[in-house]
Amino acid sequence: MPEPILAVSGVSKTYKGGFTALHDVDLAINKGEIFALLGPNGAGKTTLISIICGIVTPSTGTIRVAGHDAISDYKAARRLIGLVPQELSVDMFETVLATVTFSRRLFGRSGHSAYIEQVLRDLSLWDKRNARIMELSGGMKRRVLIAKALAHEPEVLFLDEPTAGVDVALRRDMWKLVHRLRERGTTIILTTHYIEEAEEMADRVGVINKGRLLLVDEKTALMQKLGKREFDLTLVEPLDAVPAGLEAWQLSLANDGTTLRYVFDSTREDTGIPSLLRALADRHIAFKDLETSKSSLEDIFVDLVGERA
Ligand SMILES: Nc1ncnc2c1ncn2[C@@H]1O[C@H](COP(=O)(O)OP(=O)(O)OP(=O)(O)O)[C@@H](O)[C@H]1O
Repeated sequence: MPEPILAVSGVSKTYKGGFTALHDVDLAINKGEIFALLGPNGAGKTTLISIICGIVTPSTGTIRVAGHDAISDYKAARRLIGLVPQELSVDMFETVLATVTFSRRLFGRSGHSAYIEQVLRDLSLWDKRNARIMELSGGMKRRVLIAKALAHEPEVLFLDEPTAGVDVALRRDMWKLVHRLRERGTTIILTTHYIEEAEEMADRVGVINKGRLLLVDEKTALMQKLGKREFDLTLVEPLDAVPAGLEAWQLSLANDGTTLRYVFDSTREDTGIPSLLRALADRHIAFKDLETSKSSLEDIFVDLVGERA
């Protein structure tokens, strides 16, 4: 096995006030993978990223980036990392090009104009290169943050909630960009609340809650575990009980008998829905509406930790 590009071991963080935001986290990220860290508000995602990027000091544990210790060999480790923060942290009066070039020089790299041009073109910012940041839309400002993080050609890119509060078009663009970066060999670690985002982008997913990394798994394996969906039929006539003969689907009634609910595994070829609809038709059970919903992150946490997040 090659050495992971990022190795986090035994990392805990207790903030000054005494609050422990991370408990003994171990995590190994392989070169070139896209890793999604999934967790609710306050789970410890930003704390973990901040520790890896040297912004916050861990209380215990070690971090190695491509073999460099992130504390004793901070400069070498940090040079390999690009961080796209959640919040805007740019000089509003600077132009896009100057801001991004400055970020590159901060890491001791020369002003390599062809590389920066490519980054700005990839992010659809080239036409705006001479605009001041204050003249850009919110979505464009987010793109500038990404361009800044990529300016010094990092090997590992951290995206902290890349699509929180952005519109669907920008979200899709971000996903495309992430895939393009991966094709070039960049390792990407993103934090998110959204299962869809992890589903769309990640090779592996880690679930974090209350400062503990609960599991790390291949996305496909995790999605199978998370693949439960609810199929709700709104009935024309309410029922007192689930009719006999429908036991195979393990149905339940909700909303005073007006909703017939079927929980199914969306990852299976045969979801059981067509046969259920036929069985209902045979029994003359009429419905006026139907709806399917994914299990929410909240449900997954209930499954994982046995309590509400
Ligand atoms: N500087 C700090 N001092 C004290 N507590 C902090 C500090 N920064 C974060 N915390 C606490 O640590 C916990 C984890 O916060 P963190 O920002 O890492 O969560 P997160 O998973 O990134 O959440 P979100 O999804 O809301 O961004 C929270 O309870 C937060 O209040």
